[in-house]
Amino acid sequence: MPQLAFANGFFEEYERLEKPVRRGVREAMAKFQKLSQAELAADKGLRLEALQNARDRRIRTIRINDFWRGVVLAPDDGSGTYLLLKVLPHDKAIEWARKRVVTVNSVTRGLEIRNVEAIEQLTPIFQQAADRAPKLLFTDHSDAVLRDLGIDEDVLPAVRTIIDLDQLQAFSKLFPEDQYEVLWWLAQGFTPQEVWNQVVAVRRPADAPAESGTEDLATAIANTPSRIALVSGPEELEDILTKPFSAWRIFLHPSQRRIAYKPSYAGPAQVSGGPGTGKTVVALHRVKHLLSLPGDGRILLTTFTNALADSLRENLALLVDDEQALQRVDVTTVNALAMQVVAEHGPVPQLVSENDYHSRKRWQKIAKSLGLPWNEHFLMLEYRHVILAQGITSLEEYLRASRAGRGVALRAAQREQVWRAVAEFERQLAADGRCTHLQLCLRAAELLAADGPRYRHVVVDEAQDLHPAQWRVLRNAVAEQSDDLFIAGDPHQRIYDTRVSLRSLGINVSGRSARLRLNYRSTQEILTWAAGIMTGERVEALDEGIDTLADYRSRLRGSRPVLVSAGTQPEELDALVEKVRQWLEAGVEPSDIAVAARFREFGSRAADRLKDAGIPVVLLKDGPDPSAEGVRIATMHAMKGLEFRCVAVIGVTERALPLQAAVTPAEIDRVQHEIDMLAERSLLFVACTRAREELYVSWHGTPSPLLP
Ligand SMILES: Nc1ncnc2c1ncn2[C@@H]1O[C@H](COP(=O)(O)OP(=O)(O)OP(=O)(O)O)[C@@H](O)[C@H]1O
Repeated sequence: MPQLAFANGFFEEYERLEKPVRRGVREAMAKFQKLSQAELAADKGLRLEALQNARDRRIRTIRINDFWRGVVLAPDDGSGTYLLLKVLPHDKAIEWARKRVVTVNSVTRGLEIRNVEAIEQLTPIFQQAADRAPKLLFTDHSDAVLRDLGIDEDVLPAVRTIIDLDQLQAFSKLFPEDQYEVLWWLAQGFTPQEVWNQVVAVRRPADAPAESGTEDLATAIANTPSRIALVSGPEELEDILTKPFSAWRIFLHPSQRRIAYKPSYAGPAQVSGGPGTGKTVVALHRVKHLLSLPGDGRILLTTFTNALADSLRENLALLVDDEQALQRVDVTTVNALAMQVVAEHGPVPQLVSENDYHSRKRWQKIAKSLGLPWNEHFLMLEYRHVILAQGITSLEEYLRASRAGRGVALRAAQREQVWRAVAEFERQLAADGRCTHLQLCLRAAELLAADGPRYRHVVVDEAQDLHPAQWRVLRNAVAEQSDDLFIAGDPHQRIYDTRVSLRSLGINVSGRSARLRLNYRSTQEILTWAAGIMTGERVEALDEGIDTLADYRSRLRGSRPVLVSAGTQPEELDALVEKVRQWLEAGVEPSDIAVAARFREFGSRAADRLKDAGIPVVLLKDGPDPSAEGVRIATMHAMKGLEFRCVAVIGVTERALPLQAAVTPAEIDRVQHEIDMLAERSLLFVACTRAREELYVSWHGTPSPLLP
């Protein structure tokens, strides 16, 4: 029986097709699973036809209905796999099919499609400009180097006419895909060795025969999982053609696939990468892989907020069909897990935050009553970043504890004074029947240590903001063994005040750490501008060393971010209403637009103005149903992990960013001051990198000094 595969280009049109046409596609595809090759060729309804004057003689069209045709690559080497390339209206399908040639890349051994006719037509035109150009884009790379990276003899002449990145991008839909990606990374300034490692080696099968051109079509298709989905049976066919299509479910970049589907890691593993590089996608696929391993141990998939946990749960259900397997996965925040563990052993005290207004007041009173020389801010920091971070429970432990990374030294006598304040703070909370979230985490970690681990695997997303007390919960929730912890995070997106050494918590990812570089979300214009917010900052990696955005790129292009300076707040909101209206008029769904503000109050004001202008709004803090109509309004903190087609970041003023109240004064703790300032910068960076297509940033009065 023949096999069936779909190229990614097919889905671009399929999603837009009317229902009856889709039905036609499903019926046609079902025949490829039922009929033999001879029966397919003879089928009257399908009309599997060769084309006259086709550049690739294996290309066929099939009939979907009177107006629509599919374009199929038919195997001519006995390998039996048919590849559906496109579905288009009749004439367009014929034209598309005639110009295409499908080949096997000499080094990646993947299947590539090129528009051979357009390349031939464009090359002489570009050549004229190239003859006059002072320098060509690939002058520094010899033919031999390019050939070693898989550029073939038919593409090479065109490559030698390219002057700049824009011209290269004119070939983006025309060149064979792997070859285009090689050229694109070279054009971004990466060395041939780096490109080999990032683009070629990750694709090339380990067992590829030395000589290229020896594999059959089915093997080349199997070598191309980043662009071709091979269908294993009728159920999978139904799944692909009936569920809403999301590329991330099927087509992982080879660098993503290599991380997510590595058979096993000997211990904790980590994936990092800038915003939108697919860390969450990789974490979800890792869960899918872990579910496929022998054994029936439970899996914890965890993240920072309830909203993100909800979205992980929904997406995991899209990725994993098997209900029974899904039952093995708990998707929850670390705090919720801690609460559950503590609740299993007795009543849970009422939870408070250790750095909110009431706690600050409490610290203030304690400092005063004990006559301490430190203010509430200092005590709160010491409690959070030394005592809770290290799980210290006695004065003796505190006297011995390392305070590395704190900006102010404390002698033994001073530590005794601080400890008195801490003991009093905890005594008062306990007397009120309360405890802080982090105290609860430490309690849960202790209980887990006593009860023993309850998960076989733990997968963590948005790991950069977890506090050491939360890490202790995770460390104790899973035994130290292979594939225990899989951690996804981006140090550039740390928006809270914690900094963690994973190693000191018994989580050693060395040798099991990978970075993603390609952004799938935002345009390069948005990235370049947003990366400017972080330029010059030293950002510590999750494990050790320094994290960088230097090699972080997007292949998407679009318009530059729009920056609007208003004189007054009402004028700023008028401009916002105008912008949102433009987006809506351009056909953007309200739910694909988000407005982010530093302060909840300014967000509410923006929401009121939009409502007054007749534009529906939804507050993200209300946890709206994803289908609820309305422009999303959120604080910048709540934008973590989300994405929208259009994003307006408003109120980016000197007063809001950095926000004085959120930054430890340098005279209290210089080191913490720097950490907090960086968190403010990251907050703006996070808000801006949520935009897929358009970013709009506005302020009134003096703009924030954090703007690039
Ligand atoms: N292989 C892929 N194919 C298509 N789309 C992808 C792929 N990988 C990621 N994406 C898309 O890119 C966007 C960003 O992915 P994701 O949220 O996983 O990134 P992230 O690194 O976790 O981002 P952030 O750190 O900013 O939260 C999503 O829309 C996702 O569907």
